[in-house]
Amino acid sequence: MSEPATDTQALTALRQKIDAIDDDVHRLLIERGAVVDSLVRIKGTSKAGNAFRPGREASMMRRLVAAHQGALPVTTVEHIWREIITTFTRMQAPFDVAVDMSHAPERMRDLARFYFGFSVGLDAMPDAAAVVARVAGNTDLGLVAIDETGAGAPWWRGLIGDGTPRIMSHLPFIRSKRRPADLPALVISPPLADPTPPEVILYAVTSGADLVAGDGIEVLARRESGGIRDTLVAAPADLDRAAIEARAGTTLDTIADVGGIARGIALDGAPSVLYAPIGEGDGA
Ligand SMILES: O=C(O)C(=O)C[C@]1(C(=O)O)C=C[C@@H](O)C=C1
Repeated sequence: MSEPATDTQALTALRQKIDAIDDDVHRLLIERGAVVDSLVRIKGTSKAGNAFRPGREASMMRRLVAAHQGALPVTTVEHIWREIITTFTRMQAPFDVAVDMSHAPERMRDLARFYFGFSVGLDAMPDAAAVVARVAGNTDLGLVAIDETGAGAPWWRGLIGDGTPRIMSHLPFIRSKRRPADLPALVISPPLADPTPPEVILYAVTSGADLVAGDGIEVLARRESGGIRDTLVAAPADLDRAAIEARAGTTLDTIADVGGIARGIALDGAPSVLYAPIGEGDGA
């Protein structure tokens, strides 16, 4: 059906505005690429996989969410921005993502594409332990679902020790009731060249009794075998072992630092160890 002449004129004018905006977005992306080129020279990024700066990414995302307004869903901005960031990170040092497909594989694939976009290669792995082994012998990233009481061995034991892979971030980064790609997961990376001091530390602990979650520490996963309880715990970076034991309600037999993350953004629900409201948390 043809439009009245005045509507046609108005439509043409609006489409010209949209074209001008798209031209600006495209030009700015090209400009961003040139800036990242100069940054590579200063950072001296040479080894594959070592271009990530998760603390920097977290504070950039916080700034974007704080400034966001209007009808466009903030998770759309997050997704577009993730595609941009991953592309520019891979231009500095190429990597693929090894994905644990043992738990909710379709949701894992969605999550991987939401956060790492379509320029990255995804490698399906049979379980979390295979992801850790892959990241250990390579410079790729890994994505592991958080399956709190799942079957199998405590895969996070593979992160204990010097030079082993580490947990670098926690997904989804923005917690909101209405969002795509909401499966809780952890990103595993080779040790980073200059990691930002994290807000939250992840610990692999063993204990004779169950750890109590809450009271400022979070239990992400637990397994039990032969009376030994293996637990993956998240705690604020300023808590020492005694404080963690007091909050966990039991003594710990062993405790090892297996990663550090920035707190995500809580748009819905109460603040937690892993999520701070917008305006709090510095991403570092
Ligand atoms: O700031 C950096 O160090 C960059 O490498 C740039 C950049 C970006 O594209 O903005 C890319 C990857 C990092 O994880 C963080 C930010």
